Amino acid sequence: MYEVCKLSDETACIHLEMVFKSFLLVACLLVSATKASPFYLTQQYVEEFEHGLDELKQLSKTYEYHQADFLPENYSEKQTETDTEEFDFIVIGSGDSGAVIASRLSEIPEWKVLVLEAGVAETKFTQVPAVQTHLETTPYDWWHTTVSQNKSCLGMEENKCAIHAGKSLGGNSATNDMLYTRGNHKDYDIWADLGLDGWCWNDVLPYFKKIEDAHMHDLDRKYHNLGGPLHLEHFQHESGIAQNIFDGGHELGIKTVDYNGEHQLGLGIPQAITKKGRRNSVSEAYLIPADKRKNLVVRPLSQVVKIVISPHTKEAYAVKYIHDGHLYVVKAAKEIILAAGAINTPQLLLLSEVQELDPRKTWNISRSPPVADLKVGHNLKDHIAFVGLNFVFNETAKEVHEGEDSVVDYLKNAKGPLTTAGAEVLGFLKTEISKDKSDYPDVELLITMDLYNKGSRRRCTTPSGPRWKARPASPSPWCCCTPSPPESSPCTTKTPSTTPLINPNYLEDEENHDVDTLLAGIHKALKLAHTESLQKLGIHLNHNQVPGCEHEDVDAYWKCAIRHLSVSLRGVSGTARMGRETDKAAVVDHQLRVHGVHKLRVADASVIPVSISGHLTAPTIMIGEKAADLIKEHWK
Ligand SMILES: Cc1cc2nc3c(=O)[nH]c(=O)nc-3n(C[C@H](O)[C@H](O)[C@H](O)COP(=O)(O)OP(=O)(O)OC[C@H]3O[C@@H](n4cnc5c(N)ncnc54)[C@H](O)[C@@H]3O)c2cc1C
Repeated sequence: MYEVCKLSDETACIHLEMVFKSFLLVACLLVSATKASPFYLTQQYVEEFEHGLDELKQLSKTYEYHQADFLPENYSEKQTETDTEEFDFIVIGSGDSGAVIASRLSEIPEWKVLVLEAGVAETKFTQVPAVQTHLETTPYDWWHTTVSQNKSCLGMEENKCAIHAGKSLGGNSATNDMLYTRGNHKDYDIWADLGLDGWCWNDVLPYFKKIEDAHMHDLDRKYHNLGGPLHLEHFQHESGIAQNIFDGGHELGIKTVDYNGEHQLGLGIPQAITKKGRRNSVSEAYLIPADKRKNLVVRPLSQVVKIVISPHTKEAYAVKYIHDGHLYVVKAAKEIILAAGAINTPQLLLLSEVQELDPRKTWNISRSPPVADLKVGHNLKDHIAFVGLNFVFNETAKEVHEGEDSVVDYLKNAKGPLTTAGAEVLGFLKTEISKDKSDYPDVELLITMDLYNKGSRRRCTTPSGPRWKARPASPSPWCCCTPSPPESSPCTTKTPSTTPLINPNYLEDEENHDVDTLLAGIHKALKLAHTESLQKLGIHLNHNQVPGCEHEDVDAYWKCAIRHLSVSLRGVSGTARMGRETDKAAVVDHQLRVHGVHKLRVADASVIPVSISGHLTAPTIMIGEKAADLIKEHWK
């Protein structure tokens, strides 16, 4: 599958799916010669493992999400069990940023650190990279959707797109596609241009390097590092078409690059956040190594419902959370760090509009005046992807692992199709319509083989079926980014047990620049497919048309298809954006402190002020690392 992603404020994303027959065999090869193989894995273990994977896949097909299962409506009536517990720091959320901050702060033995996480721990099955899309319809996801969109998501039920968000120790890093991308140098220089000291490329590069334990050949060590917590490698399985794609790129003058190095523009082999073929979430990389520290307490299945802020001193001093149906209150002596992700963080800020610590009032927020008047939830940015472009190619492509059992290969050799979520090549490209004079991409092309992505395959190859549901039969939202009008807002309802209302207004810019950029990306992908190097594989467009878009004019067809089949690429950011105090849209300052509130920081994808030209895990981990240093510096 190719994915052309719209990047930054004027970019888009496209998926081109490539199906070839040999891949269809793989599913049938899962169990085979374990008896014959001369290694110590017992056949029983292999069978159990395979069974576990099947159960997870089954769960993803049958699971129905009910808010009430997690938060009984009347929990506010329950007695507060404790208000005496106190930590120095309370970190809300254990995702890409929260886990990093908690781990780093707990390096100071005198500081007591508590992490409250609504989700559960990973398992050896969820850590199998190939099950990634299955996780999106299990309890490992928050099951957010947009409200009905006017000009996008038209192929989805009720015109709603799914907005996936991981709910687990490790947050999204426990459920995401494991792609490691930093974005463009210029992205961060734009942040600095907004007056955000300490966030230009030269400031953040050391943090990106600090994160990395990069085990890939030929990397320029000026940009990469060995020995950091996060293990990076290439996916341990590829179909054999990457070289054809690079050769095709060369025919078009597109370079092969390390897109996390000096030059981002070009095509490159995906850098993956995996370790020996297994997902390497921030829980694995940061929390588990810190597990033995007595000063670090991690509480899964603990959903925060409110940050308590004194209306008099404007100081955040406690957190209310639900665990096992009971309401708890815990105090923070030094700071509370909110890292619940770009949807849940603004929701919690809105729910915390602040009153005295009084369990009887809980979250009846409408009674008290807000502690600060901030634009929480505004400025939502996302990456939006077109997923309706797929290619078929013929049997000349390399056969994959015939005669090998994938489970055995995974367990014994850390290789094989289970070690990848499917991405073969990533490209950051500049289309003909870009007005930027620098080497700044406006689309991303993500080329994936749709081995295990059944949902996506269904979506892309049989568009004549019924409308796709945003959930649970979700067309899994791979993809990209679009600017949202400033009014767009993930407004939240006033109880934590109801899902936030998310209105990203995808593809609603007046000049249709987003649609045009996606279209330009489609043309780039089509050109690549027509190169000699790819034609050798017999690649041709799958001509299934999106119903309702049939049109003689080719571009008119694509534009209609874009509005039907563009989905969130899970790149939500900006909902509690960083900015100076004079910046009316800003929620936090350059040190991530909430404007007008003391002892409360936000440190996650919400603070990203201007969209990044890439996926957001690495930038968010960087934010976590930097936040930890800022906090340490403040309290040293
Ligand atoms: C399906 C998917 C695939 C993606 N693929 C990629 C990829 O391949 N590469 C990439 O770079 N980016 C990818 N992204 C984006 C990237 O993972 C996120 O942007 C990034 O993880 C955001 O980090 P965060 O710290 O802001 O939030 P998260 O990592 O989402 O962490 C927030 C945590 O807070 C917890 N939480 C939320 N509310 C509460 C509450 N009230 N109480 C307690 N805990 C709470 C959540 O359960 C979660 O664990 C993907 C995203 C998704 C959803």
